[in-house]
Amino acid sequence: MEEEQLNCIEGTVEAVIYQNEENGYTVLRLDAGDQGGITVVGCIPGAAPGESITVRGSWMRHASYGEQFKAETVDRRMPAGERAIFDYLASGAVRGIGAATARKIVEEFGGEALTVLEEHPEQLTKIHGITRKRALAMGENFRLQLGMRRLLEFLGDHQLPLQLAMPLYRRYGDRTLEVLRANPYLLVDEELGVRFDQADELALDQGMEGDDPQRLEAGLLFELSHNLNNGHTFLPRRKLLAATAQLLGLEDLETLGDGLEALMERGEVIQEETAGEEAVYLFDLYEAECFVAQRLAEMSREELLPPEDMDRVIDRIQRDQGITYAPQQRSAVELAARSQVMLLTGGPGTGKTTSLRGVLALFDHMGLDTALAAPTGRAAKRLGELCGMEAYTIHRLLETQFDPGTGKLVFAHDESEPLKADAVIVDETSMVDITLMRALLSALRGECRLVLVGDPDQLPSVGPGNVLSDLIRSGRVPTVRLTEIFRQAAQSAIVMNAHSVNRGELPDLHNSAAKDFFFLRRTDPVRVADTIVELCKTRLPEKMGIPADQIQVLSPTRRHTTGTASLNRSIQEAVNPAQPGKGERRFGEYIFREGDRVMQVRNNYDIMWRGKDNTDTGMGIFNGDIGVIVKVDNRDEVITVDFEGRTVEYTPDMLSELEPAYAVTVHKAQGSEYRAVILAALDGAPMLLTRGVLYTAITRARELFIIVGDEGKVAQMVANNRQQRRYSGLRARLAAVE
Ligand SMILES: Nc1ncnc2c1ncn2[C@@H]1O[C@H](COP(=O)(O)OP(=O)(O)OP(=O)(O)O)[C@@H](O)[C@H]1O
Repeated sequence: MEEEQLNCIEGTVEAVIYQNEENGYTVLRLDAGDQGGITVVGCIPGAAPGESITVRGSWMRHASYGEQFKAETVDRRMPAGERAIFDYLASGAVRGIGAATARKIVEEFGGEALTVLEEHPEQLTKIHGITRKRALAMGENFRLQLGMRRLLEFLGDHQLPLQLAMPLYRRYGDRTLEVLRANPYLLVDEELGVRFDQADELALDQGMEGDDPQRLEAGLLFELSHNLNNGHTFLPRRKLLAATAQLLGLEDLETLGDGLEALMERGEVIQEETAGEEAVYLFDLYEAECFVAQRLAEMSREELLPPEDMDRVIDRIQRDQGITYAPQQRSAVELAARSQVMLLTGGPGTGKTTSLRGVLALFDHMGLDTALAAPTGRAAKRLGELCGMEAYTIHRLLETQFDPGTGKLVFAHDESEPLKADAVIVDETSMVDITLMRALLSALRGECRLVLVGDPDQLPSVGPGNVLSDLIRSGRVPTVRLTEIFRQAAQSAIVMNAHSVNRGELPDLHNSAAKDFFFLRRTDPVRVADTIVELCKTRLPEKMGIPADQIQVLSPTRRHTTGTASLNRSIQEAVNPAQPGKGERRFGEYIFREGDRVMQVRNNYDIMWRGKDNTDTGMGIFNGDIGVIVKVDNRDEVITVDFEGRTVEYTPDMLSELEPAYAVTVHKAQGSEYRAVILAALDGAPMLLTRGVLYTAITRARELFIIVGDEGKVAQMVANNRQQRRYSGLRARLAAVE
């Protein structure tokens, strides 16, 4: 029906009036023969003068531009005939060819000009003044333009985002279309951001059978890698098969089992009896888990000779630091002298950092060159400040880079180029996932020592594995667990309430003597949000002298009235409203404005940053890094963000990696500390309202912690100790190493 109502017009593109590079929206002038010149609008990416096109669509009237033809579908043919070919080449569609060169090419080769460019560019040297090098470059540029155009058409035909064209072209070059036709599932990856169901639809569109082995294998691999996001390092075979069958809409588990066999034969996945399960791993994770277990078991066996005068040395360190270690702390320092690897664990205020500084001083005395590291930028910064020397993120220590060719991380330091350090101390180890632990361990020289410090009750790593917890529970790695809360820390209601919550007891919400822990009862979501805004805007800055930029609002959830998305809008409005002269830019649902606090939400290893004086530069801004927008330049389309001294320029294509950060989820705040923290405790799905989330939120606050919400919700969080089960074989593997 609709098809019949559409008009069909044929013509040659005269001029391209407007073209949006991101979505392909184009306005062009078409020479439609008898019908004369008409204006066509629609998605016609890469259109260039001289092309012949057939458009189907309907007429409409634009308020300011008048009569226009809106194209629903477009058939495109390369220009034919000397005139059209000249127009096309002279339009600048092919880099390196302008009007003068276009004229010479058409004079020499006539209607064959485009075939020559595509297939025999060396023949262009017949034209006076064109060198072989230039001829080949023109041929190359023409093929690029041709390839890009075909690719854009292919994406448009299958309702896929046109922005994929450039990254795909970078990855697969001339072969992109061929590669995609052969395996549409290659589109599903984090960088490209295509969903599995979109790629699957493309595959089925192209005639792939529902039970095609390629489809089954793609489904299985997707389920396995998707589950890394849930923290699993493997999936039990029966769960994997059931989940994949559902994903692909299949009933026949046996055929799916054949797909799994094929992946195993090729070594892409490994199946092994682990921790009482038929565990199926992606190869890299299997390898990482085995490596970590083997290496840590070996390191744990090493008994090293402590310095002869250890007692005297520790006494001297105590004098230097002006304290006397508690027995548990002293044994931690002694253990570090004797073991190649050790774990130092404990809750807030139990003296982990103080002991860590003791270990560092002892290593110094022993002449060991020690590197300090933590999983996030903020945690590294704090560690460095507390220890009085530079601390690195683990990624930076290993000099991590992203290889776009393989889509994997590469570490400059590994087995072949180990770190020079004699010892590495890692803080906030609960955030280290299995892959990062593998990378770290493989960069340690054979005799390098390792001290892992952390609190296993914090939320586990975002990435796969349950590393710190598994190591502790395996009992294989020498461990000191600090349990005593120091007097100074015991005066803090933040510390005491954190411990209560961890034991499953309600925090004391109504202690009028508490100076750093408050509860504001609000049961209506709008009132919760209003109270939080008021605290940020006036009460804390004016009454407690805490400036807005040192307050962090947390919520268990992104959604709902008290979720981070909505809170960010209200807080931005209150503390950084629009003003004449203050630059801002809308991006999707966000407005980015000069002065806003923002967070980088993906690891990006290719972003270049500059230091304060512009002399220092480096690569990489990571998931969870927080910065402030210092400039929004709408003319050059650049937003400049200062990440605590490292300045980065974001172009529009990078903005999806940035989010407002007045309010962030508790998960995103892991590993960071703030002077004041406000927690919204009202909305959230049960799986988000957990004891771990509440405990982690409380322990993010240094001076002041305020809960705004409902006591019932707080009680619900304390009672909900449902630790989401993570499938991980590390503990079992450690136990099994001979
Ligand atoms: N042996 C000690 N004698 C007296 N005070 C101590 C001792 N050890 C630690 N403290 C004090 O106890 C408090 C907590 O110590 P520390 O910061 O080392 O703990 P932590 O476990 O790292 O805490 P958090 O995880 O909250 O940072 C600090 O004020 C510290 O000065």
